[in-house]
Amino acid sequence: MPETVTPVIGLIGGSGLYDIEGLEDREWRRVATPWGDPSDEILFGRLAGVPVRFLPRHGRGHPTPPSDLNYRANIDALKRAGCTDVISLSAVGSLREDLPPGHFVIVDQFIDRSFARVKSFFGTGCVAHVSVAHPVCPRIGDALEGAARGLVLPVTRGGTYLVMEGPQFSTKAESELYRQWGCSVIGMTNMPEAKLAREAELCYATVAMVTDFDCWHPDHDHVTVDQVVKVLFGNADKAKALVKSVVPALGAPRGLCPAGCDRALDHAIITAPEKRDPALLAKLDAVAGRLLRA
Ligand SMILES: CSC[C@H]1O[C@H](OP(=O)(O)O)[C@H](O)[C@@H]1O
Ligand SMILES: Nc1ncnc2[nH]cnc12
Repeated sequence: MPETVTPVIGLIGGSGLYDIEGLEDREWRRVATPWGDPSDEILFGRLAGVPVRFLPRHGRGHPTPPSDLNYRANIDALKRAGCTDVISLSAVGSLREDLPPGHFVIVDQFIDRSFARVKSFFGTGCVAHVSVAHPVCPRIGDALEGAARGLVLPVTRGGTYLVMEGPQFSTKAESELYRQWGCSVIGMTNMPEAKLAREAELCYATVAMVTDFDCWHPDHDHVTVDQVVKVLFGNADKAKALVKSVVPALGAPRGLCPAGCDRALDHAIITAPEKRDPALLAKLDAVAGRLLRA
């Protein structure tokens, strides 16, 4: 019998997005994880009857910078909260003339230049190697594109998001290098988030909301936080309309993910059962319980 999935939609709100108004049965709840504390409580609720879980990535009031985020706790908490699908809503700088502030990019690739973050749930005592060749779930990408086009939002499907460590913005030489690499947008947070979502067998996609031209554009000022936040607050209505439209589109009961995101661990764990560390296996209960319990 084919498996039926009842979707629960996770939303990770980036800079400037610390709440989702209009949810039915709203309740902020603390979700404990074996990896430590997530950035904040998770807002549980429903949109058009579809269960939604919202996590402000940097916490309400933005106390936590990109390098100090507990990415493992955030993803584990969303998994524990029942999420099947996760949408990242992120502020980004543009590396292309045709992606001006206000534009939304449904990215399909990442270049991970972050270097000071824990990037895996696995490790000594349970080694796993998942594929992130295609790090974004195309099924969620399709739904996001359909919703954005239906709302006539300025949107581009596809593009590469360069993940820098930060917290400082890029030098001009770096910005120009990333442009030469063919990247579309730049931000500081979507890795290792996307890799961890894949390890946790969550379908994951990103809406990259352009707030600035970074520092390469001769006719635009270099990016500042004020500018990012100002543009993002201006974009917030678009982001909220997109969420209202995409959640019902993703919410209907469905089969397994055609791209296999929800079975990413099927051929990934290499450590022999007798060599596995029970303490690590216990921490992996939410992320990999599907396989480890079997
Ligand atoms: C406030 S500008 C820099 C900040 O904004 C982006 O965060 P997020 O992806 O959570 O929206 C960027 O990655 C930086 O963390
Ligand atoms: N130019 C930029 N660089 C890195 N992260 C960003 N977030 C928003 N704009 C950014």
